[in-house]
Parts: sequence; C-alpha cells; structure tokens
Amino acid sequence: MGDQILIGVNGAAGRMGQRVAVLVYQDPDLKLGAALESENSPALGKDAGEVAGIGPIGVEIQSELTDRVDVIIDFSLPAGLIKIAGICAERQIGLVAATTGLTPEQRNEVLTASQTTPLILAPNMSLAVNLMMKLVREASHSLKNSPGGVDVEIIERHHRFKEDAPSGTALHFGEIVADEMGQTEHVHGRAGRPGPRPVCEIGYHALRTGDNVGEHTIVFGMMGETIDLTVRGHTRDSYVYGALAGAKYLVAQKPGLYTMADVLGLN
Ligand SMILES: NC(=O)C1=CN([C@@H]2O[C@H](COP(=O)(O)OP(=O)(O)OC[C@H]3O[C@@H](n4cnc5c(N)ncnc54)[C@H](OP(=O)(O)O)[C@@H]3O)[C@@H](O)[C@H]2O)C=CC1
Ligand SMILES: O=C(O)C1=N[C@H](C(=O)O)C[C@H](O)C1
Repeated sequence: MGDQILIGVNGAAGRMGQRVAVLVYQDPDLKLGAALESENSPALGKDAGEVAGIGPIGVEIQSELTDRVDVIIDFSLPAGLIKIAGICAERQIGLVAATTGLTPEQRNEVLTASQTTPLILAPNMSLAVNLMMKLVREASHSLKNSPGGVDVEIIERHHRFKEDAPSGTALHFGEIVADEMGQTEHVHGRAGRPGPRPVCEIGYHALRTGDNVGEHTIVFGMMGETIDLTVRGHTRDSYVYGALAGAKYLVAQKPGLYTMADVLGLN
C-alpha cells in the first residue's frame, strides 16, 4: 500500500466531493489523505467517510491543508478553487480543477498554477462528454458550409441546486462550435421580439429541474434537416471516474497544463 497516490478533495462535503471520497476509498491505487471545506462549513471536524455515507475512514474534514497529498481534486466554488490553486502552486501538488462558473480573470488566476505544478482545468471530466467534444468539433467542421446556413443551439439540463448557468460544459461546447464555424454572438435564451435569427448566433438554454446530474444537447439546425447530438449523465460517478483518472495521470507529469483529452487518450 506504500505506493498509493494520496488524494486531497476540496469541497469534500458537497455532492461531488462526497462521491470523490467514496470512489477514492474503493480504488486500491488511491488513498484519501485530506478532505477540505470552507472555514465556515458545518462539516468541519467530521469524518469525510461519515459525511459521504460509508462510515468512518479516518480523514477529518478541515479548512486548511496540513497533511501531505500528491494531488488535489477540486469540486467546490470559484473562491475555493482559487485558494487551493495557490496552495498547490506553492507546494507543487498536482491539481485536478473541476469547479465551473469562473470569471475569465479567475480562470487566468487558476491557470498560473500550471507554471509550477501539473494542472488540469476542465469543465467536464466524463469520458462520454469529452468524446462528444470531439464529435461536436467534427460535426461543426463538416456542416459549416451547409447551403442555407446552420443554426447552432446548446441546451443543457441540470439539477435545481446548480449555482452557475449556463454550465461550464455548455460554454465549452460553444467555444468549440465557434472555433470551427466562426459565430460571433452568444445569446442566452430569447424573449420578446428578437426577430429572425442570424446565423452568427449560438443560443444557450439552461434548464434547472429536479436532480438531473447533467445533460447536453447540441442542435445543428439546417434548411431541410437537423442533427441533435446529446450526452446524458446517469450518476455523478461518471465525472468522478474521470477526475480520478486525471489524478493518476498528473502524478507522473511535470508542471504544465494538461487536458482531459490527454488523460482519456482522445487526442
Ligand atoms: N468538471 C466536472 O466534471 C464537474 C464539475 N462540477 C462542478 O463542481 C462544482 C461543485 O459541484 P457540486 O458538488 O454539485 O456543488 P456543491 O455545492 O454540492 O459542493 C461544493 C462544496 O464546496 C464547498 N465549498 C464552498 N466554498 C469552499 C471553499 N472556499 N473551500 C472549500 N470548499 C468550499 C461547499 O460548501 P458549502 O455548501 O458550505 O458552501 C460545498 O460543500 C460546481 O462548480 C460544478 O459545476 C460538477 C460536476 C462535474
Ligand atoms: O454542476 C453540475 O452538476 C455539473 N457541472 C459541470 C458544468 O457546469 O459543466 C459539469 C456537469 O455538467 C455537472
């Protein structure tokens, strides 16, 4: 067991953080070395396994990183990610950063960590979603000269508790489409009399219902036909398995920025 990779989880009491604790516990190559939450969290002092529903695992939730870990997996809030990115950069701890809803300035601040430590910063860790990113790029490339033009709309569905909209994944899909097709306008919902739709728009539609763990549909609407590409999560574990693969990948890397496509062998 001596060569197990020591994982720290930031946002340990959250929906994702709890599943990270459980799946790290079940993985013989990994060991939970630290569980972090904000300094105001009611979970401080509790056992991370108890909070995650698997009974005590001997890791107390704390607000400061005092234990040695090899990689931090972060599913928290932008402020939590920025704080832990600074610590990882200073102590040269690998960082799998999954938190979404960052401003461009916050994103740049997190990215500076890659100067001194290995970093993944990705809005989605799932294999299926990352494969779909490749498929969307290919579809955008193939359809961009369709006669009559192509209208692209991005529909995402998430649980009612999600704080940011549209999802980081939806925004990333939009970047891929615009990179291939050249749309310049990003429109969030429509109401009133917006008039005929120009092809230079990408429309985003964020649905928030129940306990949906995440669905994304990219609609390519043309004159005479439509393609819908959809990826649906069934459980949060699809994201966690990707994050664990990212952690295992980062321990063997030099400082720098790495992608989930690197980790998942999709390049
Ligand atoms: N990249 C990916 O594949 C995925 C990314 N996500 C993203 O992960 C993030 C978390 O999602 P989810 O687990 O559903 O959200 P939750 O709100 O359930 O969990 C976030 C946790 O982080 C805690 N937290 C808040 N501030 C800090 C801080 N400063 N330091 C440490 N912990 C803090 C919260 O505590 P408190 O409640 O007390 O504020 C909470 O326990 C979101 O941004 C989401 O979009 C989610 C799924 C997949
Ligand atoms: O908050 C979530 O749940 C999710 N957030 C990520 C995002 O904003 O893209 C990834 C996934 O869709 C689940």
